[in-house]
Amino acid sequence: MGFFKSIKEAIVGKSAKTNEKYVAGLDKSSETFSSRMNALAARYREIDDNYFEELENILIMSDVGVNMVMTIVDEIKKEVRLNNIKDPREINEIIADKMFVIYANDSIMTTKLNYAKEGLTVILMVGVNGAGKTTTIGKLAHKIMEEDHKKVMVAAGDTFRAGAIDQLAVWAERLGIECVTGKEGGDPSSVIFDGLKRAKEAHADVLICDTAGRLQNKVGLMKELEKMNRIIKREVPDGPQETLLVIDATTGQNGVNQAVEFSKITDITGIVLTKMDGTAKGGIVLSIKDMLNIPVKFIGLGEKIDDLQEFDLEQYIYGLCHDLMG
Ligand SMILES: Nc1nc2c(ncn2[C@@H]2O[C@H](COP(=O)(O)OP(=O)(O)OP(=O)(O)O)[C@@H](O)[C@H]2O)c(=O)[nH]1
Repeated sequence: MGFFKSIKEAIVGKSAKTNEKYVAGLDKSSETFSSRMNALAARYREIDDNYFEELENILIMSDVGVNMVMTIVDEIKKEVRLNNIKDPREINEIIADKMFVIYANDSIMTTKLNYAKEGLTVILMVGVNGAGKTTTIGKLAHKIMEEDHKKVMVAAGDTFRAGAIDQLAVWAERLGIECVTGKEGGDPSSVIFDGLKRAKEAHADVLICDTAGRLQNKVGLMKELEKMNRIIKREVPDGPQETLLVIDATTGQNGVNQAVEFSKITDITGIVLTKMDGTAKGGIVLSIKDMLNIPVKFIGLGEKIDDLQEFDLEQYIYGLCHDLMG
């Protein structure tokens, strides 16, 4: 069976609402990618070296990341040679297939949150300011409550960014959950400590902790995260069960570089890629796989509360490439 046919069949078997969200959220990326690919196919009667060079550029412009582009293009070249393919129009299916296979290969694909076997689960949210951490905490809390039926609380550990505490408190009110806060400019770790204490007292299942994206410098940030981790471990020995790094997809390769830096200062268990609907360069997922090999657990496909979706490789590839499928 051809790859396009198999991916279409896989999509049909999934939630129609989620399929719609993926297609709508990846619309900008898909339109840009497809129109470039179709224009390329129209310019070349036969596949040659120049064709591959242009193909590389299209993938790089989609934020796929240079190493990953080389791997994909090498694989496509092999396939072209092996099957003696001349017509560029035949290549679209191979590209989508290779993106899928290369991402899936050796990847940790789990998107399930790692909950504590018993007692409190602690989720630490990290990432630079403006990545969408606060909004993501609101959306994630909603998701955990709706889908996993857990009692959730939040702790406003970003005491550095003006407004972050209020913003989280507004989300908590909207969701009808408790938000533990401290003073703006106060000690973030003490907010986390209070949050852990309150969550235990209130028998919450999950505590989601906001953290500051920017302290004075990298060492300061590292020390603060170390301190938070120490406090969490003292109260919840297996915690934090998740440290989710929030990356803004519209920042492209900068965002990927930030992620690499973050992964050096603290252990990241999963990535949340926000604002995928706001970028025309949806290839960033592949770049993250290449640079970090940390699972993308959730992607933000819009501003609505239910627009945070579990990352699904089939729906992602379909969302990005469906206009190529004809
Ligand atoms: N379109 C779209 N907008 C998003 C998404 N995620 C977050 N946003 C928006 O991005 C903006 C910034 O998000 P916030 O959560 O406020 O992030 P921030 O307060 O700037 O900074 P941090 O909380 O430190 O990350 C808000 O307007 C959000 O609505 C998404 O997936 N899609």
